[in-house]
Amino acid sequence: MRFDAFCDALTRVEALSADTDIVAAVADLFAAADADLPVVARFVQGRVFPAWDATTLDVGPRLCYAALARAAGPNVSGDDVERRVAETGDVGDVAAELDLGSQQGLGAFTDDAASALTVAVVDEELRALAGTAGGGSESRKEDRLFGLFNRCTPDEARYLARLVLGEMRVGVGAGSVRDATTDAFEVPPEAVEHALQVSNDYGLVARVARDEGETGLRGLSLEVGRPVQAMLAQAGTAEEALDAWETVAVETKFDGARIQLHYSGEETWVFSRNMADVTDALPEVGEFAERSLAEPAILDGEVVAVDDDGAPLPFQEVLRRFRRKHDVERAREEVSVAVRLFDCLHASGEDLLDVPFAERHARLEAVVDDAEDEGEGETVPELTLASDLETVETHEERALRTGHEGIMLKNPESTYTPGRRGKNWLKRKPDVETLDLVVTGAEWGEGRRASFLGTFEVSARVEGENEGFAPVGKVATGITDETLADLTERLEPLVESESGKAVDLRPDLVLEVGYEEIQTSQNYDSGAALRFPRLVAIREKPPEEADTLARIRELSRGE
Ligand SMILES: Nc1ncnc2c1ncn2[C@@H]1O[C@H](COP(=O)(O)OP(=O)(O)OP(=O)(O)O)[C@@H](O)[C@H]1O
Repeated sequence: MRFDAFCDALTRVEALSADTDIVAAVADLFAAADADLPVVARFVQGRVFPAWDATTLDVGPRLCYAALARAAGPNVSGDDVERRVAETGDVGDVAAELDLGSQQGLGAFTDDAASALTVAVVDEELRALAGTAGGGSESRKEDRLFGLFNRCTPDEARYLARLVLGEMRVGVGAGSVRDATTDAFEVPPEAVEHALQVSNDYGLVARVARDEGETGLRGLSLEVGRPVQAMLAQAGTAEEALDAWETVAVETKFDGARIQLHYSGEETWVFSRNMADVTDALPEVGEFAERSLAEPAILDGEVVAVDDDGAPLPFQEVLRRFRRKHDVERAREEVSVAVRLFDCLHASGEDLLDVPFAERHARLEAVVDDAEDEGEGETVPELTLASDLETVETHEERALRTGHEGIMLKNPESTYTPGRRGKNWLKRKPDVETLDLVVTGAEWGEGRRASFLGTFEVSARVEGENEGFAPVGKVATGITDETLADLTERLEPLVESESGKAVDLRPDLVLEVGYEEIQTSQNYDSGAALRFPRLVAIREKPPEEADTLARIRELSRGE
């Protein structure tokens, strides 16, 4: 498919507002996509890689602006582009206004420079760009991007710029792609849903729906080595759980970081909650798998930091291990981690997502032989089946006394629903509620802290018509230099524009924020402000899972 035809379709979709019209337009696009269907199904959502693949392009706004400026000629600089984006708020509009394409030099000439771009070529180039690593990779990335922009029509530049910066925002979410797949290829929605849950790949599912129909979709299964979205929990109480299910499975809630452990019998992979491959950062988990797993499996769990007696240490300690790329052995000496497993999604070739939780737990116990790991505490936590409040409370007291965060209450009959924050898993923590908010701005520090970003503007997610992020407070105090350095490293690539000391940031990093109370505020458009917001932790979750403004309003009303 030609890239300009794809961009024309995006322009049409962008002009629509009713969900049904959007789905119909995306279905038409899918029907016309031919061999490029998998790529089109991803691009339309602003993705280059399948949802299970945590690879990123790693193109920050500055690099993109510099590439655009080069393609626009000597009279335009990266700073000019940045200024225009700050004025208009949309890199796509700015890219479309520039007079691109007549530039020569490195990257400008390819054999087919004069011919039209295709979706396949854009995909190939972006993948090659993502694979660029090592010394000088920034400038090689810029060259590639310049090469692409230099061949773009204005509309192509608009959508390419948005795609590389993760700001596609044409109104096509995962739900529209799912429905468009169902409609375009006349397959049952349940079959599409199943296929998406096990594969996490909208491109693959669209192609299988078209080429192999319902049978093909039902035939898709989990694959060891390909991560699944984690099932999520809601806050809840023991009373609620007992009312809903009669018998409640109670487990300790561990204060660590979520992992998904894949073991093929020979090889181990460990994925984070965001499906990033963290195998190398956590060698203990691989060693555990080789030592203690009886069969190939996909298991869900948590890594926790433990002291020498196996007692839990605070969550922050795990984070120090989690993202580590270098000096893993040294980090391991400083903080050791232990594995806790609470679910079994797949064992010996059999998918268990549709099997009730109590049975999955029994399978988990059969898969894990943790006799050798006693020193580190129990790997598979004890599951209490409770049908009265007292039994739940006894488990809860014991969990809190032994230094854990709280308890999880699970419906023993429930299936595993990847990516869903359903009512079948409830979490109960005694602490005051914290909020997961997205960092949307910051200020450069002063004096000793001049090289650090600080004073973080944190925003809640806004759903519906005004979709986006609304600031609700500024987190400024009580952050250690080490954390500031970490935050600065993560936030710098997200800088979209600067004015004086203040920077605007692409909404990407999520912080867990504590506060004293929620006030109504004239200062913020959101109408809500957190009193004494403080940083509790950096969260490893995507901004789409941050707390919403609606939730904050509920909390302020005491709900
Ligand atoms: N026994 C357990 N069963 C399920 N999840 C557990 C368990 N122990 C700890 N957890 C952790 O609790 C989380 C469940 O809460 P939720 O789905 O809301 O995720 P979260 O947003 O990361 O929340 P939180 O801040 O409460 O950890 C899981 O993601 C997992 O990391």
